[in-house]
Amino acid sequence: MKEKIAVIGGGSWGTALAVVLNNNGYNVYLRDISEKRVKEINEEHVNSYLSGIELPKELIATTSLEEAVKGAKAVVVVVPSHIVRTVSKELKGLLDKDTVIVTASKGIEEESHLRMSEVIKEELDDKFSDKIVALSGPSHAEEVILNHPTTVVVANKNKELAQQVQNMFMSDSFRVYTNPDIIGVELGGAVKNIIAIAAGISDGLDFGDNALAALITRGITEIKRLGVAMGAESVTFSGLTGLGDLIVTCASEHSRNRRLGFKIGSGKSLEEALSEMEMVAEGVRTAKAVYNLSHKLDIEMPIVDQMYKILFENKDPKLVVSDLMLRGAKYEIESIAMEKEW
Ligand SMILES: NC(=O)c1ccc[n+]([C@@H]2O[C@H](COP(=O)([O-])OP(=O)(O)OC[C@H]3O[C@@H](n4cnc5c(N)ncnc54)[C@H](O)[C@@H]3O)[C@@H](O)[C@H]2O)c1
Ligand SMILES: O=P(O)(O)OC[C@H](O)CO
Repeated sequence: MKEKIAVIGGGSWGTALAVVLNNNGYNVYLRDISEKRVKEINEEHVNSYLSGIELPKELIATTSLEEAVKGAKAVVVVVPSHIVRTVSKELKGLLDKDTVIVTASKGIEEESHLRMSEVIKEELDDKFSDKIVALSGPSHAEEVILNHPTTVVVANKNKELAQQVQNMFMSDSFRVYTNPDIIGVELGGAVKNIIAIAAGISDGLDFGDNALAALITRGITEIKRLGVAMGAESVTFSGLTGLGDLIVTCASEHSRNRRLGFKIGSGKSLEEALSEMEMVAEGVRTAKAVYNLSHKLDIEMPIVDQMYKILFENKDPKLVVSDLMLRGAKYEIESIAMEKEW
């Protein structure tokens, strides 16, 4: 008999992950709060967020959380990050004691500044504390659903647990690595969304490729600085969930965060840009969380600072450029200068 897995959140990413799991031989239940989405998946076998691509007929969508998770060997949480706490509260008491929880949402909670695995851990019973695995990496749903080659990472300090989740998702088009550094994996996937909005703004202003490369390389420097201060391994940010995810989100036509930035760079206000977005652009809320967190920890994040000002203080994106370019002169890589007493 097929083992059951529940995916919570039937948006573009939840649906793509559900299809990966279905193709790997699991009995997949996809829970979404939207009756319209559940109906189109069950009756038309499509998700309108994914350009009408045909979904496997075996995929079962439901609005009932209880029906989705009952008896499931694993529960994959893929709702927008600001909804993860609500879903986790609802999951409490519904899970079998051996259930593994996978978080595939990318964000930092606005008020608490917690990562998604920490939010889930706070809400579930203690017996699940060590059973939460993060899945992240450069992976647009629009390409995963077409079986285009994709690589991701699953992270938990328990190697066997990470490998269990690796085996669950691994396929010939979806390659899964493991990493014990869950802090780095989650932070890389969340903070890159802010830089992707900046990349979209830059493209909206028609600044070209030099500016994009600058945002990617200086962006990863900022992400790493914050990550290391929060206990992550520096080298994780050179991997799939750091540089890899930053590149894809800053450059891809599929990126929701880049798309939102492009609208703002083309002269729209945040409200106008958001009203034109169907799917979630996580970088907006994450910008607020990371701006406050970096100031609390005294971590220098100039791109994040300027993004906060554009998004929440109505600063003109054109004025941001000179403020970034004319900051005090710096070393490129401070650790080299220090090491060489330069
Ligand atoms: N889209 C991608 O390619 C992609 C890739 C990797 C990671 N992610 C991350 O995955 C998360 C989800 O993104 P998405 O693009 O799928 O979002 P989306 O906007 O496409 O869909 C979100 C879905 O969540 C549903 N939802 C809302 N509240 C719910 C609840 N309480 N229970 C169940 N479902 C609920 C909505 O009805 C909607 O269908 C985000 O954190 C995003 O950063 C997305
Ligand atoms: O489309 P975005 O900008 O939400 O990014 C989606 C994924 O995080 C890409 O890996």
